[in-house]
Amino acid sequence: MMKEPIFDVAHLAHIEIYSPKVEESVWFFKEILGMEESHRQGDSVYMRAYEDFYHHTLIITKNDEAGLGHVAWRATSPQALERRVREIEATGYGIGWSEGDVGHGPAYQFTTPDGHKMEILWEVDYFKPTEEQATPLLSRPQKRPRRGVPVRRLDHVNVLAKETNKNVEFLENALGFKVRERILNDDNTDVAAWLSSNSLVHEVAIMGDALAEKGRLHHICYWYGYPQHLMDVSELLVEHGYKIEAGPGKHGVSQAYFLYVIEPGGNRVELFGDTGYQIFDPDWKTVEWKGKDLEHAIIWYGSNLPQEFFEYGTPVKKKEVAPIK
Ligand SMILES: O=C/C=C/C=C(\O)C(=O)O
Ligand SMILES: [Fe+2]
Repeated sequence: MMKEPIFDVAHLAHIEIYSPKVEESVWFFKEILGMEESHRQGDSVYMRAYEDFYHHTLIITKNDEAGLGHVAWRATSPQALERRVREIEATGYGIGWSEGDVGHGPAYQFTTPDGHKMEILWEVDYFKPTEEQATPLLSRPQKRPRRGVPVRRLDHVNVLAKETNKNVEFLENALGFKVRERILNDDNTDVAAWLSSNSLVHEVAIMGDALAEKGRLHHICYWYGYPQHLMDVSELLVEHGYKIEAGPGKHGVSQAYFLYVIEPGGNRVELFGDTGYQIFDPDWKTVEWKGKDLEHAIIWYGSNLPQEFFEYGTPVKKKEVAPIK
């Protein structure tokens, strides 16, 4: 008998990243990626892309090292929120309720088994355009900005984990995420898994941390939907001295047409240059990449990812080099 799918998590609401260079990070997201600044409070700057409907989708908070602040999920209803809180509490990874923050109401905070801080909420504030920002395209929250190559919306978060499977199972059991694609070791443990609770192929990916660290961030991703924009933004990035780590290219896993760049604070940002594929089947069979299929898993076309891609995450940790015997 099929286990009833859980549709209590609607989507990824926002991500907080830590930056030791907040103003340079804000400049990058604002002037190169065309994002808007929604609010400043304490050590944090709140931002959104022009087709993000909520008050913000990105929080950049001052910290002495780069890394993941927290990930916020929006429930599909107040009732769904209550159900998920009960499930999360039962796992022992619950922290408790916060009154919320600017832009959203009460949020239940928890961590993954690896220690990634997360929260789940229902009440959100919607972005309201100024008269100048208002657009006659009624399905769009505001005019497309004239700055840089504007990203359209937040897409996903990719986190590193010391024990991949434990974190994957937590997201499946406590939050109802479904594993859409996974890369497997020969012993069938997860190298990495891509999960979603909606029609996107993934809103969260969990990748094994090559440095065996806990709770690190691999990347955040914003979505363009147009391949050409990866070429356009590459021009800006190179001309302004930013380091493109990899791409443009296409992953086999998730079919993402990708570009990876390191933002000034040190966090990796992925830019998703096409529409990707959608999943509507409530009984989707997880795509499993292993053995000879691995040839196409990471790179469908484009140059290979550098070794750094598999080791660099934030906070930055040095790879333990085995002492020369
Ligand atoms: O092994 C690397 C694959 C990374 C995939 C993504 O970043 C993605 O699917 O968004
Ligand atoms: Fe990604």
